[in-house]
Amino acid sequence: MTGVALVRRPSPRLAEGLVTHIDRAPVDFDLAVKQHDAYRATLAAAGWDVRDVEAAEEHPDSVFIEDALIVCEDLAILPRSGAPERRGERAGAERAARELGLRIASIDGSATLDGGDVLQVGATIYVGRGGRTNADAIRQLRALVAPLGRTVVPVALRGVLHLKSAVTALPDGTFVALPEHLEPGVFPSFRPVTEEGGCHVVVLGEETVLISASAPRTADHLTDLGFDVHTVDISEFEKLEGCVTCLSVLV
Ligand SMILES: NC(=O)NCCC[C@H](N)C(=O)O
Repeated sequence: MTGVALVRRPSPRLAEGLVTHIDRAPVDFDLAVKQHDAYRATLAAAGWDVRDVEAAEEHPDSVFIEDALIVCEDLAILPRSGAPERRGERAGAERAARELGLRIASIDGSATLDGGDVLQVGATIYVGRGGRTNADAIRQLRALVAPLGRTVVPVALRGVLHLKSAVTALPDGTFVALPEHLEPGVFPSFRPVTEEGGCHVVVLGEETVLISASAPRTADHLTDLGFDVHTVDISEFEKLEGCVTCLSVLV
């Protein structure tokens, strides 16, 4: 199930990245670069063809490439970020999508959407309705993916940046979540986790996941359930409300 993994090098202005729900903490840029290298290496070791989206040095949050590009089959959807400071990240993401030969669509007008609010599981696309994503964008997304046979399921969020800050799916299609941030009753069922970093997994293969080193109990639990679990330390990105999912787009 491997393919291309798009990543984007951290901007030297990384420490100026946005923080919304947590207090600002100093970011060690050199450590962030090393952590990003280790993250890339983990994707490559799992068989992914890691490719760089052109860097956007003037955009502190550009390393969080997931927010600037959504890929559904052969369709690339370019979101219009809910953070005006991040809208300039889209141009480079569009060029990367074109280089991959993807069809291009975009979220436009007054609609706002961050890729971190989009969780694709089989034929369902869950979309977080929170601070970054509005109803207009959910309508536009629904129209764009309907021809691909996808159903959009909106989820109201509470007290969290993005949908994928609170829930992601394991390779078996079950969910790991911090339920207190999610509208109740939307997900068919989920495995509640106690560590914040435990609800963010990147699915690297049919039984392989990548998870933050900040969630050791969840990593042990998933290993005990028979998953092949890789951990990476992304502490410098977590200080900016980033998580393992937002550092790549798996195509
Ligand atoms: N998908 C994600 O979880 N993205 C994290 C974005 C963090 C960035 N500091 C932001 O506030 O936009």
